Amino acid sequence: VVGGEVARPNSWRWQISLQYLSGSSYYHTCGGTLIRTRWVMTAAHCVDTQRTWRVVLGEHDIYTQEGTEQYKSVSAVHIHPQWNSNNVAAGYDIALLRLSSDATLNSYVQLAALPPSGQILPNNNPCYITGWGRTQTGGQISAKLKQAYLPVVDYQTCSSSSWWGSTVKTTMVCAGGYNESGCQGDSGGPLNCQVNGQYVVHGVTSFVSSLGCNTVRKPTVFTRVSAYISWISGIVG
Ligand SMILES: CC(C)c1ccc(NC(=O)[C@H](Cc2ccccc2)NC(=O)[C@H](CCCC[NH3+])NC(=O)C(F)(F)F)cc1
Repeated sequence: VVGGEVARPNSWRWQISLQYLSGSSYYHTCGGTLIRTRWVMTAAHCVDTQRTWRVVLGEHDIYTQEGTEQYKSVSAVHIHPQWNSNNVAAGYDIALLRLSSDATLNSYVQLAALPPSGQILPNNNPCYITGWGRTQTGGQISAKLKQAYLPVVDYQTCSSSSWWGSTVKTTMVCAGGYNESGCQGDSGGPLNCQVNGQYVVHGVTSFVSSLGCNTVRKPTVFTRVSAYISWISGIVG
């Protein structure tokens, strides 16, 4: 996350850290969202390589043991059947991870609320991106979970020629501030939007401009969760 601030610990209780095994250590690679006690939603581009994954729940500082963490291995990876790793602009950047055992819900770990199928948020709807991704283009990932205020940029604006143009599809959500954005390592994490006073996860962090994370008129692009509710329900029940 470029800009924004360190989140109050465990204030985004459905946020997870997706980590992969390399040698004898696990490394943060993406974010994700706990949607059922046994299921995590993330981006397809995070899991389209064969690796040994683990999901960390109740995480704040990825480099220290704070006693609130739950570590889960992944027993199945369901990538959207129409995902094409050579074409992030086509969309379908969404995947579901089945955990090897149920998460324990408590004051550090909770389920996210998902939107109704088809719901489109208005321009400037308040949202926050959260993640441990790079804090500047080409910079380091963040030790502590960060948040940044990213209001919705509606499709009409986001798909206009000086913005993302035809790269952005109606199955995506754009959200951006002026100096705030997602960045590498935030992929797969939630876009947390306020709807009727409640936070609802409306996006899965998908891509930013290859010119740099917080490039002007290239807001962060998210998979629109409300476009995939029937696919999600078909898998998680
Ligand atoms: C034109 C369209 C097909 C398109 C293709 C690629 C991108 N972006 C990118 O590829 C930039 C590259 C980058 C490098 C360095 C600094 C900033 C950005 N990376 C990204 O946007 C990566 C994942 C891309 C998935 C495809 N492999 N996503 C993210 O960084 C995140 F966290 F914002 F979600 C954006 C659009």
